[in-house]
Amino acid sequence: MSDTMLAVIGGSGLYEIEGLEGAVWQEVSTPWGAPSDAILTGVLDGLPMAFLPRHGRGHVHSPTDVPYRANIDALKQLGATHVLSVSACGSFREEMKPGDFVICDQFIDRTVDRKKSFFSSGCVAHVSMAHPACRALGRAAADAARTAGVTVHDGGCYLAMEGPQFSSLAESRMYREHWGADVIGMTNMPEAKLAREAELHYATVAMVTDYDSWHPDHGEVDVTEIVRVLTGNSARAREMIAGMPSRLDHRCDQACDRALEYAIITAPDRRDPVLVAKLATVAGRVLGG
Ligand SMILES: CSC[C@H]1O[C@H](OP(=O)(O)O)[C@H](O)[C@@H]1O
Ligand SMILES: Nc1ncnc2[nH]cnc12
Repeated sequence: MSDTMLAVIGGSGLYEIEGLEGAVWQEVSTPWGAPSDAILTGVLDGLPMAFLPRHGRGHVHSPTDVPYRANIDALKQLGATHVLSVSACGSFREEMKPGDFVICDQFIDRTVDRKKSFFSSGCVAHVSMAHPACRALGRAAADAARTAGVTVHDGGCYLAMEGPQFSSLAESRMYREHWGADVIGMTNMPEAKLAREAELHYATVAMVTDYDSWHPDHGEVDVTEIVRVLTGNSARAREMIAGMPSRLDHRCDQACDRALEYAIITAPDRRDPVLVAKLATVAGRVLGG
């Protein structure tokens, strides 16, 4: 796959990766503002790679304020075709234990204070989010993580909450018992929606750090404990990433890279040229230019 570039968005506890040949931190500007940080680019086992720390090095951006649109635009500008999100999460399932990885295939978006689309009045688009994650990319990550010695759960529903506070006991029980969510975090929405609009293959590796607030045998969520689990996991997360280049030749059968094919509904002669210009990177394939 000669035109493949894998971008990794590193979440809490994963602010850089090692081992890229020709590694360089690149500043990228976008029509949506600045991304979370400079982006590390280089080559790993022959595969062009990009790495972006979602919260910035030093964890400066709160989940609400992460510049999600700029991040996705910047990664696509650099040539990314695939985006692997590596994220900390709480677990709603006894068997999804701290230290385990969950390859999420569904999302529930409970966020309320974020820009969720590149499109708006002047160029309206509606993409499908029925199957929000790229199965082929998820399978590759699952295989790489298992080889790194991680217990991996194939499939799971990620509930994205606004935060930054953790959930109340009542919310935690509702998500777990009535909504069917398996894990909870604060960042993968609207990231997955924006990756879909930008026609990128997107998959989430959710690293379980805690049992949120529902579990009778575990205390409240505690950032110190989350960081302790993440620190214990970071070598295996890095090993999983190192195992991705040899596994990325799985063919996607979901047409993630053609998500906009029939999505734009605004008539060509009614489109706002200013917005169309801003969309050049994410939607240039269908908008022209
Ligand atoms: C440090 S605990 C809460 C924080 O961690 C997760 O971030 P990410 O998804 O970027 O790993 C969670 O969503 C919260 O933002
Ligand atoms: N329990 C939790 N809720 C939301 N985000 C999290 N990130 C890690 N653990 C979390």
